Amino acid sequence: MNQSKEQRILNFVLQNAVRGDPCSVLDTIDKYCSQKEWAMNVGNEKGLILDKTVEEANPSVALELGTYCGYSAVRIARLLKAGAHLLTVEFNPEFAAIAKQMIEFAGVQDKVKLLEGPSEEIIPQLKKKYEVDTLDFVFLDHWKDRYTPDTILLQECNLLRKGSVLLADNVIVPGAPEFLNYIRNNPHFQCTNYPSHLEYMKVEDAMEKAVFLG
Ligand SMILES: Oc1cc(-c2ccc(F)cc2)cc2cccnc12
Ligand SMILES: [Mg+2]
Repeated sequence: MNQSKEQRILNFVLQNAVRGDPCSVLDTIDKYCSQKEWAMNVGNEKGLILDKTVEEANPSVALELGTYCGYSAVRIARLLKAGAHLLTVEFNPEFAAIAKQMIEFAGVQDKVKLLEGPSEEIIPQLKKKYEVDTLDFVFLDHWKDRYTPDTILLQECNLLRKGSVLLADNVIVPGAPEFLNYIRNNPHFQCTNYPSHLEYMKVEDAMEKAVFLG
């Protein structure tokens, strides 16, 4: 059975990156996906915006929606302080299996909990099943039509607190116009747009930060 692109990315990392070195894993994925096969990792340009947002938030508990191969989970986890952790949600079982191996190879498995399933099912379980009180940081990088309903669900489940930081990828490409309209017209959020480019391409994209005001 011929390999998936995601399996080829993982194999390239296992053969070329340094085990236990998150930066080498990120650089190796970026090398493969810029030179050999495009893939929907957040990439290094938008990754730097993600880094700065995570460092500023300095979260104890972070949530990622859309794990894919684990690139941004590794990116976020490498910045977390001692005792902090990332919960990352992936719907696709093949992607989840790849991400699990990527996260372990990078050596950040003690900071990351990979939850397999649809975000709309997992978000309501975070408090009781995953012992979350509130989320300090949320990275939205899954299917764009889920950004708004999942943001509403986070509020309904009382998972946001005054100062919780949301960061959304791809608000230009593939685009999340309905989410931008929702979040920018919502008095409970303070929004900032970060123009950038689609990963590994000269195509314009952007990230949107939204701080919950309580
Ligand atoms: O960063 C992303 C990029 C794309 C994407 C796919 C095909 C294109 F032609 C352009 C962009 C899809 C994503 C889906 C989920 C999370 N992130 C994505
Ligand atoms: Mg993305």
